[in-house]
Amino acid sequence: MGDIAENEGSFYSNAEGYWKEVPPTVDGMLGGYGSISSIDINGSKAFLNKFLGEGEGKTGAGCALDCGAGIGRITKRLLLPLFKTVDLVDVTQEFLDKAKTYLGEDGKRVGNYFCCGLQDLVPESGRYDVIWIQWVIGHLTDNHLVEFLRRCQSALRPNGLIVIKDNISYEGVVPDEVDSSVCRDLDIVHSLVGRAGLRIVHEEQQMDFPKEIFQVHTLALR
Ligand SMILES: C[S@@+](CC[C@H](N)C(=O)[O-])C[C@H]1O[C@@H](n2cnc3c(N)ncnc32)[C@H](O)[C@@H]1O
Repeated sequence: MGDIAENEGSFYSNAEGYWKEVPPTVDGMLGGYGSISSIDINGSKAFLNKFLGEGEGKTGAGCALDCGAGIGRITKRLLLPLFKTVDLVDVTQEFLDKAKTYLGEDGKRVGNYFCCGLQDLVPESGRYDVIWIQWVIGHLTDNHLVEFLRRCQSALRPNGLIVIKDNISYEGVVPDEVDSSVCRDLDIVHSLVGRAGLRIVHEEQQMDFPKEIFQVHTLALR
């Protein structure tokens, strides 16, 4: 990420410019792969359900934060059905505006819509049972990702969980000049998570995605 660190300003402003032009639809959120949304959500549900429930050490169902939420695709089908309250954060105001209608009646249980880059977000201390970060870490520089994850840890309730679900490259850092992001390999992601002082409590690869896209891994951290 050496080059990007030197051009950090344009790395972020180019991404903002890219997302402003994307239609506020499920297809827009998934770069044309709207058809995989159900497989994605079902995989996430099975993953998260390993941690939720009653009893010692279980993660609570009070409040979740959807990071890089877009129009709220994940909030609508994964988080609002499982948590009492959900907060959304995204850098694109148009997506959050769309979320207000897209989420429908259950959208009344959204606590906050934060229009903010994750690199600038300071989530409220001790507020969240789950912080869900999907398909957005590639928009943060290494240092910003590490610092953001540290702030997320402070924002967890007891037995809370941070989940990263994202594209993973086979080797090294693969830049995407179109949306101004990077895709990192698993070793790099592991090392950034470690730098943030977080422990990986569970990890899975999402199955049944199209062969031509990056592999997607889900990591539970605390
Ligand atoms: C690929 S979409 C994924 C949306 C959502 N997570 C999903 O899976 O449906 C990436 C989202 O990240 C947002 N985004 C890009 N850079 C960001 C940043 N630095 N901070 C917060 N959100 C960002 C975009 O506006 C867009 O909504």
